[in-house]
Amino acid sequence: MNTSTHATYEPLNEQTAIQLAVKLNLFDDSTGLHCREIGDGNLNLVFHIIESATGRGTIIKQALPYVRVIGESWPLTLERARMESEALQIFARYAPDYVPVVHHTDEQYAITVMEDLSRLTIVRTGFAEGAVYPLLSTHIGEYLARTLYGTSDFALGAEARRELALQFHNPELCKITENFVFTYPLIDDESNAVEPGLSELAQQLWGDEKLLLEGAKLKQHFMTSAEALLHGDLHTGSIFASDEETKVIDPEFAFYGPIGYDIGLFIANTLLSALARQDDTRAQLLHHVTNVWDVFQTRYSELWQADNQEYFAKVPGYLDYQLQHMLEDTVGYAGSEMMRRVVGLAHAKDIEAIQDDAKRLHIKSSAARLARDFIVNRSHYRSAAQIVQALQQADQGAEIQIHA
Ligand SMILES: Nc1ncnc2c1ncn2[C@@H]1O[C@H](COP(=O)(O)OP(=O)(O)O)[C@@H](O)[C@H]1O
Ligand SMILES: CSC[C@H]1O[C@H](OP(=O)(O)O)[C@H](O)[C@@H]1O
Repeated sequence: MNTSTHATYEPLNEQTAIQLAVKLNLFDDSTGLHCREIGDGNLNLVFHIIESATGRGTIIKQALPYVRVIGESWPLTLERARMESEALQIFARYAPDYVPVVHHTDEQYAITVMEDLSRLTIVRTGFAEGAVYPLLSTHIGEYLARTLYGTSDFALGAEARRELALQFHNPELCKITENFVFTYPLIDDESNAVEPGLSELAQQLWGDEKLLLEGAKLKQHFMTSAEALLHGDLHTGSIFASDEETKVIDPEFAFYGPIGYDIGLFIANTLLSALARQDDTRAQLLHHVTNVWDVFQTRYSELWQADNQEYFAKVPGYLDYQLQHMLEDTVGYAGSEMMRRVVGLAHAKDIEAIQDDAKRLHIKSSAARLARDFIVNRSHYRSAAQIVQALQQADQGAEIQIHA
């Protein structure tokens, strides 16, 4: 639905967002409507409008022509609003329980009007406050299997998959990932934020030729493989949850890429939160790491067997080959994401919140050593249980030894 309410783009404010909501018939009139800009991400504005009489709310998300947290000195395409809105609607075809409903989009104005999820909590915030979300990994595993299998060659056939991929070139957002996830954290780039107690380790990593070679291969695979329509930025800040419900938001980085990238990002950010935990709930976060892979693998295999366009789908060993390839990518991309959350620009909130310097530095250096092993030795990993085993070895200061 595109009502083209405005001829030219202009950024909304809390008053004009209310006017727009009324114009779009989301509410009868502006009486009793309250609006707050609640954006806390790096890129966009998010307006939360509530009708005080009913408590009914709606969300208007708007892209700015630049990166929100930096300002006009870092211009960024408004097209990201279309990417997000179209990706949400495509993912809703495959996994409607796990994405917000899109009520309206306007490309000109770079807005997406969507379901208000404020009854839920952003998982990154909840994890930092000690929450566990018992169903999170079952839901995310299901979401990943359905969206990633559903948009793959195997489900759609090559022709339809290529058609869909044309909608999601997304070069500017992919470039952010290529730079800030893959390149800058592995070199001494000025954008990196390395705390002083970690600079020796960072220098070692930047001079580690094996790490650079394997990091380069992962980046090239990210840039060239077109296995499925990815969310593209599936960290725990892109997931809303409660004990019963899970919703994935913010797919503005959506593009056709390697399946393991989405799974790896969820695992990396969950591992970082687990490392930040000192109490016995850590085990529950680690369970999410094994469970998300197990649910993904089981559901992906069922979907593969039930409906597959590929002539060779039933060749013995082919599905197992695909699963092992996706696991290796998952482990490698979990490594790239963890590395950038320790030495890159954007860090993990729960680790940064640790006041005790020695504890924080121990966690960050364990995370960096773990990330290195994931990147360099990803082909050694045969199960998600080994990912957890590696975390335990790193946390104990032991050598990380995972044997294929
Ligand atoms: N559908 C929604 N319902 C309620 N709050 C939302 C919704 N979408 C986003 N938000 C709030 O806005 C914040 C920023 O949204 P996000 O999509 O992550 O923005 P960005 O693209 O800038 O990263 C979220 O952390 C959340 O607090
Ligand atoms: C300044 S871009 C860095 C970073 O921002 C995006 O995160 P978010 O979704 O929290 O806004 C994305 O992860 C980019 O890599």
